[in-house]
Amino acid sequence: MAVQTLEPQDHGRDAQFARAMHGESGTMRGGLTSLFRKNSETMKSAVDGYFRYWTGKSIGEQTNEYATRTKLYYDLVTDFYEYGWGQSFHFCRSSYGESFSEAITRHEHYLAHSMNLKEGMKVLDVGSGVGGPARQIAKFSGVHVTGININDYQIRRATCYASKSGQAEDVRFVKGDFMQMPFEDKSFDAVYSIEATVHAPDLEAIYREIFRVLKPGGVFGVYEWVMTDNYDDTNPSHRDMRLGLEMGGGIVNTISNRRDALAAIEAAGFEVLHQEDLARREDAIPWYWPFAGRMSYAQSLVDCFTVVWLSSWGLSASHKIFGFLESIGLAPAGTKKTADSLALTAAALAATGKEHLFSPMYLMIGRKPL
Ligand SMILES: CC(C)=CCC[C@@H](C)[C@H]1CC[C@H]2C3=C(CC[C@]12C)[C@@]1(C)CC[C@H](O)C[C@@H]1CC3
Repeated sequence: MAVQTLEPQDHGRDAQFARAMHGESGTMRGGLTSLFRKNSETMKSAVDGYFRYWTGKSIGEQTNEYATRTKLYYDLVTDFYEYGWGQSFHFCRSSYGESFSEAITRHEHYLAHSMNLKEGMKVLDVGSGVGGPARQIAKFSGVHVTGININDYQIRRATCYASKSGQAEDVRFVKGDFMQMPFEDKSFDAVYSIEATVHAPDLEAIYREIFRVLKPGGVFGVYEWVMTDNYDDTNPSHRDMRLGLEMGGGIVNTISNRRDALAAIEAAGFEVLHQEDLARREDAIPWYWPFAGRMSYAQSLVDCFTVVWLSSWGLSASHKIFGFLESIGLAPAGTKKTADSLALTAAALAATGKEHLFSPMYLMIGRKPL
């Protein structure tokens, strides 16, 4: 295993930066309402700081500042994610007759079910976003969920949502780098992670850290971002598509292929109970449908808007709209650049999804031996 250098932490500095950039927007309605309340100058420094990583370096050679980069990425995209996607930052399987939010919830329940979570368990959510999955899983399984997150703004939003939904006793959110978690060995009965460990600089190292905090006999469940067996690293167009995912997704390392992800979880010490790429199930509606540009996948008027707005036409219109809002000072500096970067990911998701080169839902369930 390659030895990964851990990034030194400075929580005081992070908190100060978050206060300066986000002000009180962490407790407001999410999405554009919060986006328009940023401090423009600090947001600009976040944009410059984040995008500087993409100049003159190749992916996989720039993993040292993994925590800073992930933090900055989520400082920039969280409001976009909430406005365009909701409070659960992940993909899901979909079926006809099921709304987008039902499908998202089903994906979360499916993980909890596959892990056999039971009432009263102490569960860790690694990379907990604004807490959509944690609140849902705590409710579904009757467990207590601790979320660990590197981004102060997301922690604030997650904590706020939990108290609004009356779940302040059932979920809590802790600031920290998931590569060096502030928990004792063997602290949790179960650990899950939904499309978050792809932000790690080294997959085996994050799985080892999860192994450490899990009790013997405890289960780890993950939806991992992977390149599938169809992906050919020697094919320049495949590589470009993968790079698009990495750049727009704030990913510091190259996205692992499925076999390497499986090898990493095994090397970390887990006994693999189940592994399956859920994107390969014969679903009538593919996981990447919002980006596929096909009206036949839309099931409601809102879905129709989603299809238009996430089409190349819609994304170039939003480029112009955000540019205009930025120029009149309504949107903070860097809004257009962030939206453009997400548009790149949207295109890469559609392309890699259609060609089955990538999956955001490679499910692995591992057990820490007794
Ligand atoms: C980045 C990782 C590891 C996980 C997040 C997965 C998804 C929730 C996001 C990946 C690409 C994102 C985009 C949006 C929402 C969240 C994602 C689907 C937007 C729809 C948000 C609104 C913007 O105008 C367009 C974005 C396209 C990409």
